[in-house]
Amino acid sequence: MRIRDVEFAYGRHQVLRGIDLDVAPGTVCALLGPNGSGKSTLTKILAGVLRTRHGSVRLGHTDLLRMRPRERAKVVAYVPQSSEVPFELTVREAVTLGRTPHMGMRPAARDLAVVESAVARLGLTELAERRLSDLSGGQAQRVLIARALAQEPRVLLLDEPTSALDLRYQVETLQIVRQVAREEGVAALIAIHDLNHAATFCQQVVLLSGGRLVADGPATEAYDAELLGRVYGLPVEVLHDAGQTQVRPVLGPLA
Ligand SMILES: Nc1ncnc2c1ncn2[C@@H]1O[C@H](COP(=O)(O)OP(=O)(O)OP(=O)(O)O)[C@@H](O)[C@H]1O
Repeated sequence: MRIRDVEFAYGRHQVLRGIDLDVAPGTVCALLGPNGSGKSTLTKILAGVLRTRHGSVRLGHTDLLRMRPRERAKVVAYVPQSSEVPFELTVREAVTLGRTPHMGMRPAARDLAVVESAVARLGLTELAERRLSDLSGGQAQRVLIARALAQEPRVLLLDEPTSALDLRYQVETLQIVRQVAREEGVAALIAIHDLNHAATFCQQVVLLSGGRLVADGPATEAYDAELLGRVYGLPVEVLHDAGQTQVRPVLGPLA
């Protein structure tokens, strides 16, 4: 996915300026930045939820920004920060909705197999007949991710996919995204707040600040204590240990 010179404003409030970003197939890219820095806005533009006339987003020869919604849905899956799914659906039915862009009137055998595989991958087999209204917030979040995988996209956009998940499922979900990206050649972009999870699970990290991309690369290179401190307004140190990069706030004595 090749993003060039994307700009966006809500009315007169300019939120994104001159965004250039490449995410290669097989790569998981973390989209980082403080609250209000434009992460959700960028993912919504890529998902076709928001429209901009400024810039291009190419996938091979096609411009995602100018694709028809049904065609885009065959190649781009998007899990928003919060989503309204019909609550009377069961887990399996909700995941099956992800197949809609590929399906005829009824699911074919392959559609059913893809759905079962996505349900199993997200650890939802036992819950498959439960109604969404009966799930916890984290279980519902996993259903939305399973629905996105059932779409078999080439681009996977996840807006804070781990925010409602406990530690085990945070780790498992990010591992699944890595595996899907690698095995199926998907370009994945994840808006995420946890800098350490991003460093651990994402081969590429990009940092938004004031509507611009101010860092882009592997965390080992892109994490700079001075830059992160300035962007987040908090002194941090960046630690490199046994191939792992971690960020820690520098705190004075606690009250
Ligand atoms: N529908 C809207 N109308 C007007 N302004 C908006 C709208 N949605 C977002 N904004 C503004 O655009 C800016 C970027 O918001 P966005 O939600 O993209 O940030 P974010 O980086 O995803 O934030 P967070 O980490 O809090 O989710 C913020 O200043 C926000 O107030």
